Amino acid sequence: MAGTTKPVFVITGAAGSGKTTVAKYLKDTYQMAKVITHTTRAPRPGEVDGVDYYFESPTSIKDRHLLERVEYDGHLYGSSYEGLEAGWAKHPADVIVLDTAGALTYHQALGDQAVVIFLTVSNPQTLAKRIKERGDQLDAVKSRLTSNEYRRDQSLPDYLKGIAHVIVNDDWAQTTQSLDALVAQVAPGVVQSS
Ligand SMILES: Nc1nc2c(ncn2[C@@H]2O[C@H](COP(=O)(O)OP(=O)(O)O)[C@@H](O)[C@H]2O)c(=O)[nH]1
Ligand SMILES: Nc1ncnc2c1ncn2[C@@H]1O[C@H](COP(=O)(O)OP(=O)(O)O)[C@@H](O)[C@H]1O
Repeated sequence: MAGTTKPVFVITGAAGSGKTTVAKYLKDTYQMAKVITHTTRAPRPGEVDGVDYYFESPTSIKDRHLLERVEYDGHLYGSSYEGLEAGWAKHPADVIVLDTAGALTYHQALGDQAVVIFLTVSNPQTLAKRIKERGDQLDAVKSRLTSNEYRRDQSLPDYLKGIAHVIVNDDWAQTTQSLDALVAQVAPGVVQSS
C-alpha cells in the first residue's frame, strides 16, 4: 500500500492524555508533518479549521476519500491517505492523532511503518482535570467523560498489546525523554533539527 518507507507516528490514548501536545512536540522537534484529520465535532475555543482539524458537516465528511473513519462520542472522525502521502513527500516522517480503533487500522494497513504510541497517566483523575483546565465547554466535557470510547481508550486495549509503545505522560520532561529514545530506536534517520 505504501509508496514510501518513511514512518508515521500514530499517537493514541484517552482524551486528556496529551496526544495533541505530543504530536506538536514531534512536529516542532523533528520536523514531522502533522496529518490533519476530519471531524464533524464543533471547534473548541481557539481551534482553527485546516490547522487543528478539517471541520466538516455530517454531509461533507461523506464526500471525503477516507482511509478509515470512526464514530467517537457521537461525532465522525476520519483521515485520508492523501494526507499521509502529502506529509511524507516533504518531511522525514508523519505524525497523526487517532483513537485506538484507528491506530489498529493503521497498523494493519502499514505494519511497522506505523509506529503506535499509546499515552496514559498513572492517575485517571488527571485526565478529567486536564480536559477541564484545557477550557473545553462544560457540556462537551461531560459528554466526553461519559462516552464509551473515552472509557475504552483509558487503558491499553488488548488489540494494541504487543503493537503500541506505552508512554506514561505524567511528567513532561520524562515524556520528551521517552519520545526521543523511541524515535532514535525505531527511526534513527529522523533527527532533531537545530
Ligand atoms: N480513527 C480516527 N480517530 C481520530 C481521527 N481524528 C481524531 N481522532 C480521535 O478522535 C478522538 C476524539 O478527538 P477530539 O475530539 O479531538 O478529543 P480529544 O481526544 O479530547 O483531543 C481522539 O481519540 C482522537 O485521537 C481520525 O481521523 N481517525
Ligand atoms: N505532562 C503533562 N503535564 C501537565 N499537563 C499536560 C501534560 N501533557 C499535556 N498536558 C496538558 O493537558 C491538556 C490535555 O492535553 P492534550 O494534548 O490536549 O490531550 P489530548 O489531545 O490527548 O486530548 C492540555 O492542556 C495540555 O497542555
